[in-house]
Amino acid sequence: MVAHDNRKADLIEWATANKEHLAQHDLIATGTTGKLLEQMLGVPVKRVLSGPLGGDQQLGAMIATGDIDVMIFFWDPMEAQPHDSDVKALLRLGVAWNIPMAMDRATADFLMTSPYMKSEYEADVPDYTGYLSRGIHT
Ligand SMILES: O=C(CO)COP(=O)(O)O
Repeated sequence: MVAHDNRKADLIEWATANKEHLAQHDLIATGTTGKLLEQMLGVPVKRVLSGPLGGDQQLGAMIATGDIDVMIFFWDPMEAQPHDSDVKALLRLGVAWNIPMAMDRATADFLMTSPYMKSEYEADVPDYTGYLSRGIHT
């Protein structure tokens, strides 16, 4: 879970409304977002570095190694970030590795009500690694 500063309030509000469901998952977040989520939800959140300090890159690496299944990333559509290149890289890896990503509340609500979010669903998911597996990159 990640949110830029202008969208942290939105993410916290959404996460609070979905607290019980979220608590069933292992949560991981960039530094500041994770600290806020932990305080507001009272559930453990594993934290990587703050986004501008490398946190987005850490999450991207975890997507590539299969350690993140779903991403909720409320990024700011109104303000450029000093680490825009990291943001883009993170979103790119999410698509490359075919993980569901919600970037607004409407999509986050869709995701939370999807069978994809149920633990038993995983057994039926084919080993899909996106177009990476069909190209020359191994
Ligand atoms: O900048 C971020 C994502 O690009 C988020 O970082 P913080 O959660 O530390 O604010």
